[in-house]
Order: sequence, then structure tokens, then C-alpha cells
Amino acid sequence: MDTVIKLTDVSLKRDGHWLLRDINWHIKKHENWVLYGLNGAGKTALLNMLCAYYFPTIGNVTVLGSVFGRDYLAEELRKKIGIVSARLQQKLYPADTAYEIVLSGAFASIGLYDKPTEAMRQKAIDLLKDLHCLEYADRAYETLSQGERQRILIARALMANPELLILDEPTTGLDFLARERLLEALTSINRWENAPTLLYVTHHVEEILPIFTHTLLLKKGNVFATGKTEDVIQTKNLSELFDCEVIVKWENGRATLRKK
Ligand SMILES: Nc1ncnc2c1ncn2[C@@H]1O[C@H](COP(=O)(O)OP(=O)(O)OP(=O)(O)O)[C@@H](O)[C@H]1O
Repeated sequence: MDTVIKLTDVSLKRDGHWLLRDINWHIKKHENWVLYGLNGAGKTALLNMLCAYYFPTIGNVTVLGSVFGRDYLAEELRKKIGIVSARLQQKLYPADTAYEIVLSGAFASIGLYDKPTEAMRQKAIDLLKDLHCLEYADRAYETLSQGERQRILIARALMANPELLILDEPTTGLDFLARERLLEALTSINRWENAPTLLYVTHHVEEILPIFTHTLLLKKGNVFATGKTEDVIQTKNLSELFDCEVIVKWENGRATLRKK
């Protein structure tokens, strides 16, 4: 199946307010997307819908083969989606070790209650290695730096072999080097044979990697532009998105943004 996400004429109303309007969006396998927009654009609302926490008021949503309203089971769907977000980070138990947190991803639980199999333990160790976290695997999560924590969250999200990995502003609070290390980790995950589709939510064009083939710009709950990243992230589009003149420059597959 080629479709990962398909939204057709989707609008979402919550508490009497339209948060999303007329969203059409098609993510296919082997594409990785950036979701970009200012504060309040509706990114979180859109993610909540993709994870089946919100149901569209109007329109049709299909995520990983589940058609909302017809055959989707929220719990089953969520098992196929890995999430790295500040909200998840706040829920974790600070005294759990990095290894336990990664392992708990196999059960999609906060804390470890079920007995992990040997294969799960090995996978957790392999992921800790892949994400260069092995050296602090036995440390309590609360003692880790923000950059170390984010890589642990990515490893945790990958424990359940997700088909879709959502990264919601994963570089918040990271210094330049920690940010680049995290971005390098995503680039290497993308090389895996069974790499999940990546959906990367950000406020910073500097974080848009060459692996992010496509971008959706969201403005006030509407799709402002969508398409190939290098076509979408351009001076004209972003100036109109911000209602402010900016200049976008592309160099070696990475963009920079500054005010004119
Ligand atoms: N239940 C609700 N009732 C009314 N308005 C809401 C509700 N939930 C969100 N909103 C509003 O909808 C808009 C979109 O919010 P959302 O959190 O999706 O934005 P966002 O793009 O994720 O922003 P940020 O980048 O700041 O995280 C905001 O103006 C927010 O105040």
C-alpha cells in the first residue's frame, strides 16, 4: 500500500472554533514530510487528528490503512505510530533508567510492567547503540541532558517498529551540536531497510534535512502550500506565510532564513 496518510477536505471544529479548514494532504510511502507553521497554526491539532485523538468534523482521514469512522481502532493505529514530543517527555518517570524507558516502548507504556522478552532487551540495546546512547543506558532519565533525553525518546519510539515516526519539535532546548547529532541520527534511521515514514514538525527551516522530501506549510488552520521541500521553502512563500519579508537561502541541501 502506497498511502501513509490521506486527508480529504478535512475540517476540525473544537469548542466552537474551527482549528483546521479544508485540509487536503497525501503522504506516500518513501516520502518524509515537514510540517511547518507559526505558533497557533494548527500543527498540534493536526497531529492529534493523525493519532486519532481528534475526529474530523468534516472530511475523510486515512492513516496507515485505517479509515477513520469506518474501520479504525485508535489503540491499534497508535501502536503503528511512534511519537517524540514534549508532552510525552513530561509523562515519563524521571527515576527510570534510559534503558527501561527505551524498553517500555515495546509495550507503549509509561513505566515497565510487563516482562520484556530477550528479543526486546536485545532490540533496546541495539537501538541504544544506533542512537549513540549506550554509555548512559543505566542512568536515571532525570540526570540526562536534553539532547540525550531526546535521543532516548527516539529509541523508545522505534522499539515498536512504527510505520510512521512523528517528531514534534524534537530539538527544543538543544544546543547547535546536540541538534545536529539528533538530525544525523534521523538521517541514519532513514537508511534502514524498514525505515518509518518521518513527519517532522518544526519552527526552524535550518532543521529541514535533505531526507525531508516534502513540506506542508500551515497558516491559520489552512494549507498554505504543499509540495517538494525545495519548492515550498522559498522566499516568496515564507514571506507570505509570515506576512513579513524574509529571505530563504539554500546551500548544500539545507535552508537558512533571515528577515529582509
Ligand atoms: N479546544 C480548543 N478550543 C479553542 N481553540 C483551540 C482549542 N485547541 C486549540 N485551539 C486554538 O487553535 C489554534 C491552533 O492550535 P495548535 O496548538 O494546533 O497550534 P500549533 O501550530 O501547534 O502551535 P505551536 O507551534 O505554538 O505549538 C490556536 O490558536 C489554539 O489556541
